[in-house]
Amino acid sequence: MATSPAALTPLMPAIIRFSHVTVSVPDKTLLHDVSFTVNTGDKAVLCGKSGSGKSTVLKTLLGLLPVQEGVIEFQGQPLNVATLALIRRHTAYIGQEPVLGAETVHEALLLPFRFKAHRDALPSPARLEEVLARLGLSPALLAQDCARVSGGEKQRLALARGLLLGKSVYLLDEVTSALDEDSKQAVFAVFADPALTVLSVAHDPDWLACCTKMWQMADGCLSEVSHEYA
Ligand SMILES: Nc1ncnc2c1ncn2[C@@H]1O[C@H](COP(=O)(O)OP(=O)(O)OP(=O)(O)O)[C@@H](O)[C@H]1O
Repeated sequence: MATSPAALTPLMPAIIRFSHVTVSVPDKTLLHDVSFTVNTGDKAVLCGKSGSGKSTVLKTLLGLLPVQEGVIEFQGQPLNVATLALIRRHTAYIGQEPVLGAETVHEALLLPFRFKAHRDALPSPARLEEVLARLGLSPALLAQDCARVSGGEKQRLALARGLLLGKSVYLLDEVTSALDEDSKQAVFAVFADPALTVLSVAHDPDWLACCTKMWQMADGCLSEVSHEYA
């Protein structure tokens, strides 16, 4: 008996769901009736012109902007104070200029492990070097002053911190735009892991080609772009 393709597709749980979300600030609507779903393991990307609302989607999910209408869910839970704690626990947000928050790179990578929640998971020196190597970063960087680290390196160090913390959901804002080809390939290889879910903002055609779901933003509105990149 023939089996339909839908029957062969495992049901992937939704991690992030926006349903008819509208976000406004005084005198301006930033997002208008935005709906989309990101499932476990998706590599999703928002593209569109500068100022179209892509970063606003990520900021809204992080609770940084007020939702006027619609519902946002994370792992099936509507966005509220408790869900924001859940989002922070599972999610790494890597902006265009991440703040490393320490003097040296070594201190910056270990910073979260000074807090009670992660104290038991302190990574070994070998683990630190392994994660850096996966992202195409030299172990010599560990001794470097954070003030002297480039923008692209800062983003990969923020990614390294997410991986060390075992984060499974990554909100990425233009993480490959400042990278050379080898560094980009290293980042793509990390996110090929089906256990990692990605919602990203990007203009880089190489990144778009690696994503499995793509939405176009224009003036705060979102529409799906179908493609056959996978
Ligand atoms: N808190 C805010 N108050 C007022 N306007 C805002 C606020 N946040 C964002 N905007 C405006 O909303 C629009 C969308 O901004 P957003 O940063 O989401 O754009 P983007 O698509 O990510 O652009 P880029 O590709 O340049 O980063 C811009 O016009 C921006 O100035």
